[in-house]
Formats: sequence, C-alpha cells, structure tokens
Amino acid sequence: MGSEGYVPLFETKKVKGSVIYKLFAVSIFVGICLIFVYRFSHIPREGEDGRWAWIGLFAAELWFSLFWVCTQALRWNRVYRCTFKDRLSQRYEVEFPRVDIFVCTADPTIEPPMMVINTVLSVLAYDYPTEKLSVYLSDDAGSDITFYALLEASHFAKEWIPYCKKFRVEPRSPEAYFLSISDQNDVNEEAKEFEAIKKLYEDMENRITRAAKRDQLTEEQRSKHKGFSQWDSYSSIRDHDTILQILIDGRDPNARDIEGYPLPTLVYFAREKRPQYPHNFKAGAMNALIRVSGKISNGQIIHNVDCDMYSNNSQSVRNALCFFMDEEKSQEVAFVQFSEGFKNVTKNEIYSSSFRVSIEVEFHGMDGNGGTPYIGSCCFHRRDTLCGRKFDKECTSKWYKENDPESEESSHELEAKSKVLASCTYEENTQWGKETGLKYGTPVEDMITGLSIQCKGWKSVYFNPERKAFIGLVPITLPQILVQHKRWSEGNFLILLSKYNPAWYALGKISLGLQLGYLKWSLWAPSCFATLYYSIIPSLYLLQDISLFPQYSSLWFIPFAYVISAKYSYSLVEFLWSGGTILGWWNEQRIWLYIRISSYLFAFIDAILKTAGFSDEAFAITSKVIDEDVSERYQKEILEFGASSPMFTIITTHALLNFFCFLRVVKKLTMDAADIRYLDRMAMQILLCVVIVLINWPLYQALFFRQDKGKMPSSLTLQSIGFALLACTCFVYLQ
Ligand SMILES: O=c1ccn([C@@H]2O[C@H](COP(=O)(O)OP(=O)(O)O[C@H]3O[C@H](CO)[C@@H](O)[C@H](O)[C@H]3O)[C@@H](O)[C@H]2O)c(=O)[nH]1
Ligand SMILES: [Mn+2]
Repeated sequence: MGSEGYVPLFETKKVKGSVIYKLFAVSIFVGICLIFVYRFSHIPREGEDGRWAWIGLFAAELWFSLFWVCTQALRWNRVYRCTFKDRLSQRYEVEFPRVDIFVCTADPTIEPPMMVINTVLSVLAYDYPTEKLSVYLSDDAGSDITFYALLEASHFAKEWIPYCKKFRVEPRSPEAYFLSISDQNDVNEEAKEFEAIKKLYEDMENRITRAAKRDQLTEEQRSKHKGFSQWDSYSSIRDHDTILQILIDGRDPNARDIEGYPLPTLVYFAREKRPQYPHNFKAGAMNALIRVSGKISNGQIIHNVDCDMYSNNSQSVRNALCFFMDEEKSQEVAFVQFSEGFKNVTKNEIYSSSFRVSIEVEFHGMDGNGGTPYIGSCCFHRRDTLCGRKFDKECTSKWYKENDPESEESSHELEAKSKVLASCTYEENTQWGKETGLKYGTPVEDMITGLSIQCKGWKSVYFNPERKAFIGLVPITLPQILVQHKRWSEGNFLILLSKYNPAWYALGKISLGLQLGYLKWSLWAPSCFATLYYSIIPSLYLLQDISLFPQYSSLWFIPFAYVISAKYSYSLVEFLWSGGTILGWWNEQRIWLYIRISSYLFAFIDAILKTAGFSDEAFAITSKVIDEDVSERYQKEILEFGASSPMFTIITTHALLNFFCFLRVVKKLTMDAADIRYLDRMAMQILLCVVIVLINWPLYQALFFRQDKGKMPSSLTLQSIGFALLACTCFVYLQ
C-alpha cells in the first residue's frame, strides 16, 4: 500500500450491487440473442409478404442491440468520489498552484451581459488565495457592452468578494444569492450590510441593462476607461482587432478590495477575428485563452465555465485540487470534471434536458472505466495536458516548485505581448487545434479533446457532489433542444468519421469500456435510421394486416416481451433513482423519439456533407433569453413549437402517419369485427403503434387543439397531413 503516514486527499468507492445488475444485463442479452434467432429462422421466403420489411427490422434490432451493449459499458463499473479538503488545506495551503479561470461568451443579445458577469463574479469569489486566481472573460462577440458590464463587475467585486468571505455567502453569484434570500427585516449589522450590497448590485444591474437595451454606451460611460478606445477600429463581430484589457492586475499593490485585501486578476479578452479566417468557435476561443493566460498568469490549473452557469460552491477549486495533489493517486489525473445542475428545470422536465441519468449514472460508469469525458465546462484541467503533453511517470503531483517567478513586466506590456498571441494568423503552421490545445473540426470540441487526452495515457476524474458545484441553464423550447442535440450528435458523429474514431484511434490506449462509452455518443446520429424504421414500418404494415412480429400466443413472443419490459422498467427505475418523476420519464421517451427522428437525421446528413467538403462547420449558440409567455408555457410544461422548421415536419408527419395506422386498427376492430386471431397475430405491432400514438398526445394537441403562440403553425399541420396521407396511400397501393 501507500508510503508510511500517507493519508489520501480523496477516496473512490465502487458501487455495490453491480453483480445483480450484471446478471440482469446478461438476462437481457440472452433475450436479445433469442430475438435474433427468431428473426433469422423466420425470415419470410422470397415472394412472401413482408420479406424486406422483416430483414429491415432485423437490421434495426441489431443496431439497437449494439447501442445497448455500448450503454452497458456505462453501468458496469460505477465509482463515486469524495474529497478531504481539510487535509489538503493543512498540507498545501501555502503551496497551492495558480488557477486560471476561463469564462466564454459569444453573443450579448442571446447571452445577456448581466448573466455573464454573474458567472464571472461567482468564480472571482472562490474561496482560494486571491493572488493565485485569475479570471478571463473571452468575448467572441467583442462587444463593448459586455466589456462595460465587466468593468462594472470589477468595481462591484471590491465589495462583493469581502462580503462573501465575511458572511460565507453561498452561492457567490450575486443574482442567485439575492434570489435565494428574501429581504431581511432585522435591523442588525448583517441585515444592513445585506441591504447595502444588494442596493449596489441593483444599481449596477440598472446601468448595465439600460446600456444593453440601448445597445449603446454614453460618451460619459466610455470616457471612464481607456480600454474603450480599443473599439475605435472595430468593424463588426467578425472583423476586429484583438481587444485585451487587464481590468484588475492581481500583482498591483493598489488592486485591493474595500477591506484592503488583494484582488484576483481579471481580464477582458476578445481575440482577433477576420472574415477570411475560420475562428473555430469555442475551441478557437479556448486555445487563444490558453496562450494569453500563459503569458499573463500562467496558472498550472485551467478551469473553464460557460457564461450560462455559475459556481454554486465556493470550495470547488479546493475540491478539484484534492484530485490533483494527492501524493499517491494524482500522478495520472489530467482533468477533473464536475457535474452540472440546472436552475430552470421543471418537475417533469418536458424536454428532459437535465441529463439526469447521464449525470447520476453514466458519467460515474465512465469514471470507473478510466475516465469521464470532458463535457466542455465545469472542468479543471492541468495546463500541460490540455496543451498536449503525453503521460509519463515523471509527472508530479507537487505543484509549488513549478510556479513561475513573478513577471516584471507592467500590465501594459503584458497586454501588448499577449495580443500577438491572439491574432488570426498565430496558429498558421502550428499544432494548435491539432496536437496542441482543444481540437478543431467538430462542434463538440470537448469530447474529442477529452478523448485524445485519455489516449495519451491520462486519466480523468468525475466529481458529482450532492450539492451541485455549478448551476446552469437548459434550453426551454423544442426548436432549441432539437438544434442543440443536432450540434452534439453531429459533432460526435464527425469524431467517428475522423481519425479520432474511438473504435480504432483509441484501441489499446483506453479501456474497452471507455471506448464503448465514447462509441455510444458517436453512434447517436446514425441511430436515426433504425428508430425511423422501427417506428414507421411496423405501423404501415398494419394497413395491410401483415405481421412482422411473433404471435402473442407463440413462445417467441416471450423474448420480445421480456427484453422490452426489462429494459424499460430498468430505465424507469434508474430515472426515478436519479431524482426524476414517472411523468418526467415518459416525457423523456417522447423527447428522445423526436431527437432521434429529426436532430439525428439532420446531423447525419450534415456530417456527411461536411466530411465530403460540401458545407462548412457551424456552432449554433443556444439562446439564453426568454420570452415571457414562452416561459409561462414552459413552467406549465407545455411543448413549445412556434415557428415552422423542417424538423417539425418530420416529427409531425411521423406522428400523423402513426395516427392514421392506429385509426385503421380501430376500424378493423370495430367496423370489420376482427376476431381474436387478428389480435393474436398483430399484438406487438398494435402495441407499438398505440404507444407511439400515446406518446405523441401533446403533439396532436399542438396540431389541432391549442390556440396559443407556441402551437404548431397551421401551414405545417396541413403540409404534414398531406405527407402522412400520401405515405399511407402510396404504401397501400404500390405494395
Ligand atoms: O463561437 C463560439 C460559440 C460558443 N461559444 C461559447 O460556448 C459556450 C457553449 O455554448 P452554448 O450555446 O451554451 O452551447 P451548449 O450546448 O449549452 O454547450 C454545451 O456543449 C458545447 C459543445 O457543443 C460545450 O462546449 C459546452 O461547454 C457545453 O455546455 C457558451 O458559453 C458560448 O458563449 C464561444 O465562446 N464561441
Ligand atoms: Mn450552454
């Protein structure tokens, strides 16, 4: 075991009961094999009805099984972590490494500056030695309003940080904190200070929202800081010089809070952008940040968060360090991924956007297999591994020796030198975006970068504390959800098509379980075909009374019934165990159906076009601004459609087609007085169709019964009725 006297800084526990789970999984696997035997031995002969449909179903079932095997890899080796911060503090308080924090924003209209500075303030106020903390805001919009907001925040921080420390405030995002505390009626000292800081915050908020609304700053506002002059040469969001301003220089003896303590460094940064140079979206911003921060503060730990989340626990840096500084177990840890909570999810999560099961189960499973993926934010990286360093035994968990000597340069000199590192041409003929920094070429820069770090021999850690360390926002309309999933599934599929394909690039470099885990995400997009097939063809065959499944009275029915009921009951239990509700689980089934048949299909097509060179990379930023009546419907858990979209056409046509097939069954049972033999033969198909119809109930409402603005547009309804009728007619008459 460990060296004498060694006491660990973190502990890893394996989940109990996995043997029972493994037996259960094996029983499902046996069921799946029996289904294959049935499919194979009962293929309709040449000339018989439904031969090709049968073969297609067989293929779809093979695909689902492959996918299922991948999901098992995420459940077999779950581990849970806990940290010992007091031990860390006792041993290393004075030897802590520097930490550079990156906050990314990209559009002030859909990412309001007030939200952005709340994120910034929450991380500025971490409980960590301030001289070792630097916060960088990367603004891909290069917006002077965001700069103005950050300038305001830098003043407010002087009051906010000491206030947080004095009253041990949690969370340290002012907005979240003030929301969590109702006005104090007491008249004691603490209440007075509370009112005072709240007033300061509200005044600042007024000034910023007014400026944002006008989309312009007054001359007086601009005259308050020399940094605004950098906008003189600004042409547009895609065409401007690097803008870089050290708003607080932590080394400056005058940079003090109102109590006289040093402040963390705070930097505003917008890299250079020119129309003729691709900017590689968030990955490009992160790489520029790595270089610029390397010049200014060079923290050995890089922590990044998106602007739509805030730190919910001031101890998070210390928690992360427990994983990096343990004398025996930290050597191979490249990054520590925290889980994220969401503040705007409703009870039954109509869009299932909080990733409950991934957060509570699957990432723990990846962790047990040697490394959770990097999910883009709420993460702490070692700087050197993010820059492409390979694992070797020499890597040390002792950080203090590596600290850089204090730079002698003035902040003005530092700014000038750093700007060069953020120019459009800097990365030409370098390894940035390939072997160094975050990888380019896919909108899921996080997944591909995490995978490649692990393939260089490193491990990662997943930390999912009871009180979530970060709280973010989920999208609240169906179009946003579908677009977000399109981006993710397309990105992951592009990885599959690239040289970083988890199946062979990672072969032998990471564990098989981890490979399967990554494959699961990469296979999202192509899953659209199996899902579309399985949810359309059996229903269409109802129109012709052709059976594609075993009879209810046959023994072959059992494996189907077992696999389906076992899989779905387990998924329900897992969902409830992760804190969800039954209705939430039902909603999840609907949303996954919609995502599979629309987002994944478009993602698949786009990824193929991109790989073939026919279209350019894109990153659709999710809007964080919310209309009031949209928000009201969201709170009531009503699906939000609104404008037409090709994705809706698919979803609606699919729902109506199944409805027409369902009508045919009703007719058969009532008017044609079908007998029990019909039910026996068609049981599975009828069940499948009925479930699809039931799950689409809210969609039918949006098509025919709702009057609000979020209903499905009428033109789209008519169009989809036409498509669905056409499909049914063609099927019946052309067969
Ligand atoms: O050109 C760009 C585009 C986006 N962003 C920032 O990237 C972050 C994520 O964008 P968002 O629209 O919120 O996307 P999400 O789908 O919520 O992001 C998830 O998925 C992304 C990968 O697709 C990861 O990078 C994110 O960390 C992860 O939270 C935001 O802070 C943006 O400001 C940039 O900095 N530059
Ligand atoms: Mn986001």
